[in-house]
Amino acid sequence: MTGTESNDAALRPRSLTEYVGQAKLKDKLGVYLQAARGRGEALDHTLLFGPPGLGKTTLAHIIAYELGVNIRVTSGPAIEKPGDLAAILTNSLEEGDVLFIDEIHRLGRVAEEHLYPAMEDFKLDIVLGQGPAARTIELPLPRFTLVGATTRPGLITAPMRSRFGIIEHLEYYTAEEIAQNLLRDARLLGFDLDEAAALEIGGRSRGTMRIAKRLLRRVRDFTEVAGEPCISLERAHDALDKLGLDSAGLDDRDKKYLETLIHRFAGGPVGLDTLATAISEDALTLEDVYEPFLIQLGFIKRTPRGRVATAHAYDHLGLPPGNDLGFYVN
Ligand SMILES: Nc1ncnc2c1ncn2[C@@H]1O[C@H](COP(=O)(O)OP(=O)(O)OP(=O)(O)O)[C@@H](O)[C@H]1O
Ligand SMILES: [Mg+2]
Repeated sequence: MTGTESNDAALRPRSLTEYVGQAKLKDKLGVYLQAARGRGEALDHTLLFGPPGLGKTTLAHIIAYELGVNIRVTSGPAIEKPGDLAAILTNSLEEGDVLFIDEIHRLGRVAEEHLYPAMEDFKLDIVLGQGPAARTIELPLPRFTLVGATTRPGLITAPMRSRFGIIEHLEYYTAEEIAQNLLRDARLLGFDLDEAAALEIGGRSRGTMRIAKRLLRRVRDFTEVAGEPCISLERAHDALDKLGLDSAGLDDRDKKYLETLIHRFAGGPVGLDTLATAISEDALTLEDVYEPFLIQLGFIKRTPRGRVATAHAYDHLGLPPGNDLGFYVN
């Protein structure tokens, strides 16, 4: 384990109270957890979705911690065959435990179908032998809680989705929420972080905890190398500029996205694939990583005819409003 990883593990919130932000989600989840504990039952299967780095994995661990049960961690791509699923479900999973399946949208089709009765009736159908002699035996399972996480809720099949009793969406964090968490990290790691500096980093982190934590580490590097005892607003400013992040937290790749959309395609509408090719990225990355935040900022819109840049985007880039620039329009 590297230093960064061990630091990260130490900083990861363990309980719901330590988990910053996501107020609505926390309120509801707090009730469901309390009710499940009160009844001495497993929590209903829970699906968490939202962009990368917002805290889905962290929340899955918190759920297990709050329930006082063990968590088994696996991921969609790791479960290809029904046998993989059987191995996980029948080994070491105890009554009430949490089974966390990350990237659950990447579960193999056959494995997924075997998961249905496991989720619903807590049993697993296992086929023994082959051909006409094959027979199915039913294996009872402990009542467990499946927690699934995905960045791509649209790829979860309807039958899968319908088997989750709790479906929750994680939101981007405000600069204040991020700052609160960064100040806590700084306190735990024993270095000085100015409140204004924490807010500055929070405002440029795309609303994403993981990015904020990474930026804090970089800003800390700049501060220490400059021989300063405290991370000041000025130093944070300076370091973030050096990292190529603008006032809204857009990095070079976001800016390339917007500039291509505006200059090359006259602000759209343009199809996702065309845009992806123009900026040499794959369409999935655009859709999952870049666009949610640009949409959140109100810089782009997804329309049936394609992506469109909004007046806010022109404004942010210091361009006159409108769709009529068309520098490179063919
Ligand atoms: N609400 C929160 N409060 C405090 N720390 C958080 C919160 N959410 C996330 N973090 C921290 O941010 C980092 C990223 O969180 P996590 O790995 O849970 O994100 P994720 O949603 O699972 O991302 P991915 O989709 O990439 O798997 C972790 O270091 C985690 O401890
Ligand atoms: Mg995760």
